[in-house]
Amino acid sequence: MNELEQYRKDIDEIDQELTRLFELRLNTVLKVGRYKKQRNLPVLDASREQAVIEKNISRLTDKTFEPQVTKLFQSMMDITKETQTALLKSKP
Ligand SMILES: O=C(O)C(=O)C[C@]1(C(=O)O)C=C[C@@H](O)C=C1
Repeated sequence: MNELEQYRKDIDEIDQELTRLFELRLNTVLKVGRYKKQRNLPVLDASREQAVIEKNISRLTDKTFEPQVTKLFQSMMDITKETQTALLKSKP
């Protein structure tokens, strides 16, 4: 196996784990969505989103990745808001 193939194998393994965790996160977000639906709460919680981003930036070993982590979490939360909005619009 050459260097490129080895790197791609590593990426495939990391992606497998990311997908597993993202599915877990989405299922938990759906639970939050059901909680919000029952109580007529809004999908967006901007202060919580800011806190999530800051907490995860603080967990970085290499702080130069701050812009990438900010973008990743903002993208993930945009997806989860879409998922929650679809749930809130669905019949009970
Ligand atoms: O914590 C919430 O209230 C959620 O709905 C979860 C979540 C997230 O994906 O982390 C999604 C939307 C909100 O704007 C904030 C955070």
